[in-house]
Amino acid sequence: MIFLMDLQMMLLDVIYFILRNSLRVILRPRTKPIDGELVLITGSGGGLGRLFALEFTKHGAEVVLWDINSNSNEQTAKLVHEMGGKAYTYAVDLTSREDVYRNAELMRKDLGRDVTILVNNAGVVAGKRILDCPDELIERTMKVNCHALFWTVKAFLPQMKAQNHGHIVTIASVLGLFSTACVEDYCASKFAAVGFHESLAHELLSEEVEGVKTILVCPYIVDTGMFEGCKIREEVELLLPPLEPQYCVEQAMNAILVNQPLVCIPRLTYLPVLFRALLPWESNVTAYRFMGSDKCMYPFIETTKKQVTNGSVAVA
Ligand SMILES: NC(=O)C1=CN([C@@H]2O[C@H](COP(=O)(O)OP(=O)(O)OC[C@H]3O[C@@H](n4cnc5c(N)ncnc54)[C@H](OP(=O)(O)O)[C@@H]3O)[C@@H](O)[C@H]2O)C=CC1
Ligand SMILES: CC1=C(/C=C/C(C)=C/C=C/C(C)=C/C=O)C(C)(C)CCC1
Repeated sequence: MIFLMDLQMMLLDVIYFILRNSLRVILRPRTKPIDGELVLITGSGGGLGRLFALEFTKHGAEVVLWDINSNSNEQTAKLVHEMGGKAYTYAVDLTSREDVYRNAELMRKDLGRDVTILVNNAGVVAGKRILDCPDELIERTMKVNCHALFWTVKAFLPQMKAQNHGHIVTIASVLGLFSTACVEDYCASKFAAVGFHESLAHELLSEEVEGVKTILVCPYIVDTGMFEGCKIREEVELLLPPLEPQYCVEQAMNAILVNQPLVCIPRLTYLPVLFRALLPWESNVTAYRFMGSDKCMYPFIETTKKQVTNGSVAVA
């Protein structure tokens, strides 16, 4: 009897959430205020990281900027200061667990307060076919895009849980939900990031830590230069052009501020996720060939090859 009542309640809840989420597409829910929050952004010297820093500043938050590239990171901080915001920069190599923990402690000492929003944004890609790719580049991709998520969450989640207040943002990719050729390192790391995020979200929900939110952000190609050259069939590209970085970050910010748990940008990219789950592998392969998405990374790999300087391996 109790089982049947539970089943009935569960089905009603499932229907309620389908209706609520469909309505949310049309009627945007109210955004939460984040003024005074302390937001840590990794990869803050890069294309999306910098724009996230500026958007969070616009909303009145203070930003902690973590990047391996001090020059571009300082440039981000300068832009934040010009807006009248507060930014604190740290040179952090996310491939090193020790560097992550050391800088988390240093930041805590410097600022005397805890991070309340963690944006795991830093990402890299080897940009080489698997048989041409040095092992070190593959390891780097796994360390930055996947392992670093563990270290940053372990560094900042305890305080969020203690306060029952916080938000963990994982910038993954549509290539964490479906894949294509010649980006094995990247897809493996982003599928892992999606798995990490989902398990963490389930853990917080099962422990009823209601105040700590999570969100998975999965963008399609963004014009930041990271995937320079990546191209699908022209006719399909008209429907699905590369995203403007500013548009991508605005969409992600909206989703964060309404506590949405997942956002694929643009919405059209939910379709390949569905097809991958429902259609036979061969049907997907046929559709890939038609859309030119089977070889979309070929020109990107050529572009990366041209970036080899002084005989050393280019780091995309
Ligand atoms: N661009 C795209 O098409 C898409 C990107 N994404 C994801 O969005 C995120 C941001 O990408 P985007 O802004 O385009 O990339 P960028 O390359 O512009 O920025 C990435 C930043 O991370 C820094 N970084 C690299 N390695 C490390 C490290 N070991 N420790 C600390 N920082 C490091 C980079 O420094 P340096 O400049 O020295 O390399 C750079 O400043 C990534 O996670 C990416 O995977 C998702 C979908 C599409
Ligand atoms: C594979 C594939 C497509 C192309 C996807 C591409 C080109 C994705 C590139 C994503 C990047 C660069 C993400 C970075 O994180 C389509 C056309 C949607 C159709 C379905 C299958």
